[in-house]
Amino acid sequence: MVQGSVNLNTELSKEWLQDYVDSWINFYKKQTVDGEVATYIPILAEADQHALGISIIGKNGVTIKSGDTEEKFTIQSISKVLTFISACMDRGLSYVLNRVDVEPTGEAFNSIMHLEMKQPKKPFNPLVNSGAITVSSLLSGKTSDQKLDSLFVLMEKMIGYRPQVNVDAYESERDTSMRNRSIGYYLLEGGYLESDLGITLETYFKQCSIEITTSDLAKIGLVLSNDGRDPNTEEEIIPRSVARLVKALMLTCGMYDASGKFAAYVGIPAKSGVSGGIVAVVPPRVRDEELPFLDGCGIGVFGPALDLQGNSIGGIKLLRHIANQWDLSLF
Ligand SMILES: NC(=O)CC[C@H](N)C(=O)O
Repeated sequence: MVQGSVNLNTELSKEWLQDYVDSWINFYKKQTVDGEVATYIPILAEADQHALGISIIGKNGVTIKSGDTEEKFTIQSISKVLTFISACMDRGLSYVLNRVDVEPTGEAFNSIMHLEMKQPKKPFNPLVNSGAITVSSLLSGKTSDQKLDSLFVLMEKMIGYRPQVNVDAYESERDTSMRNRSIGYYLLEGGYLESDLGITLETYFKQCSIEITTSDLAKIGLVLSNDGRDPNTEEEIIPRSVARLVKALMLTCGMYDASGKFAAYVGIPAKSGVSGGIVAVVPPRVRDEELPFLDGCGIGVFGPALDLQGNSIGGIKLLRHIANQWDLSLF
């Protein structure tokens, strides 16, 4: 059984929190058998279905790591949050929002349906593939590597080092992704792409193949929790208006067509990817009781076994449990 309810008034020590998180990881690791690793990008099928890890980094510097936290994995759809930020910083919010909306779709992340059925065919939001591919075309630079440069600069400020593209993952997606190519042609027809389609898709496949760890995701979450400022120096990394919009998008659209349930049962902004990563943002909260991470924290999860919506099955359950125990919900 998972360890029982936490006595929230107990003095909070790191060891105490660590023990709880370890027991929750052990419990939810067993439930990874109920999910399946993604196979439509062939290299993702090689992931360990039973892996589950979490990193939590607080504004106060307290760090809890448990389970499979040393593994590097590809960022996949979580990159959509970062390219959107980067494009907004480069071009200005209104320029980007003229080309991509901020509405949830209720459809799968790679759906073509709304591009075909709605007028105008403007992509619904930057966290589904159609919106993200549009955003990739807005990044400044002529080649995909130039376009990714501003993304890397942003990521370096958030995670403390310049990450790298996993070339095997990039090639695996590039050589199989017929659906994203189809989405690209729809966008081209609608006049939403600002760069050549080939360069745009190359940029998108490369950004999805950037390698990260759960700690990197937790650091990204922490910067967003701190309204876009560096948690140590308080220097602005992302303008507050952009950070605010991104968190609203994560809450309403970040977990694919399970975003409503995630908002209802977990209640914090988050974004997942098909490699099994999730970044979650816990803003500072005001509570009477003594609770963990009241000043806010970032959470990074890795668990490649996915549920039917394509979210990490163990990761979602783990986050739901932690959110309940620590009263993390915004609502
Ligand atoms: N949901 C995801 O993580 C999807 C990203 C993946 N690279 C794709 O485009 O299909």
